[in-house]
Amino acid sequence: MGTPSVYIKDRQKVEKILTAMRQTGPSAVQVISDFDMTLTRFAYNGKRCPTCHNILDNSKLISEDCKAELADLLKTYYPIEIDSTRPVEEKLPLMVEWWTKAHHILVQQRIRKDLLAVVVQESDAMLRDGYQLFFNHLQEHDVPLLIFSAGIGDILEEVIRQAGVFHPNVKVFSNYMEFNDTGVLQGFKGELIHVYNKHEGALLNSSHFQELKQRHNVLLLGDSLGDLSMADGVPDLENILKIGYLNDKVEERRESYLSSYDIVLEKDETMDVPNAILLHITGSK
Ligand SMILES: Nc1ccn([C@@H]2O[C@H](COP(=O)(O)O)[C@@H](O)[C@H]2O)c(=O)n1
Ligand SMILES: [Mg+2]
Repeated sequence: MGTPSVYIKDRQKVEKILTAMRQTGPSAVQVISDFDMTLTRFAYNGKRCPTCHNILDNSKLISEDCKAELADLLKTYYPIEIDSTRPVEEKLPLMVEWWTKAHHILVQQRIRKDLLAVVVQESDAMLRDGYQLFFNHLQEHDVPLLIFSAGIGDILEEVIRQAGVFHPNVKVFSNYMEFNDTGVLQGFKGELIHVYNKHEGALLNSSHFQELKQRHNVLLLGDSLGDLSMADGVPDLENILKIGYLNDKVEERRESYLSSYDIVLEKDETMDVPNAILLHITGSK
């Protein structure tokens, strides 16, 4: 891994947003974040960390044949997901195809709900360094944290529960598993969420944003260009600061990230920058 870098295209704009957010304070803020590779680490000791899907894919609950099939899917579709030269419209059907095929394989494996906690415990999943301060500070200041994830909600919740940070101010929107009466996976609930349709999820859940309608300031955290639409349903948005983790293929994607995110964190495995911003907004430093 290279040295972590912080890029800001328009420093004045960032300073203006931060000043406004500090003036109104924590009661006017909500944090909207992606999960995989944003709140979790991309790599540790040079080895890729798993996404929610990968936690299951690599687990003892999946047969060797299916593991190979899931790995093939990842090899085919992940490069498409992160290819910044391909238009999103072209990627949409392919993302639906990836998620649908992967979920179909997972359902075939008759995964038991009661084994999910063990699988997470045995995985290499890691939240980013500084996650305790991030989650605990938001909870202490009653700032809602909305997590929009195209991962698997049941796994995501287990990761943050086991890390001791699934506080009451955290609300998760994700793909949740549907189990039958005997606790065996039989499908996924609701509309499929993939990386490029999070705005649909955001709008479908606009009733939730309504509950937060006095919170006009948003701190958005993501690692994909698809994450930029997560705040689309927020009513009367006044200030939004978008922080993007650029983890992979950094040279090719730097320019597109700099044009869309206010702050770009390149090869940074920590929550240091979001934490510093939170402390600033809450007047804690
Ligand atoms: N079968 C799949 C499908 C997707 N992924 C990865 O999951 C991530 C999505 O979750 P977010 O919390 O980031 O929305 C995304 O990075 C995909 O590459 C996967 O690993 N397996
Ligand atoms: Mg992500």
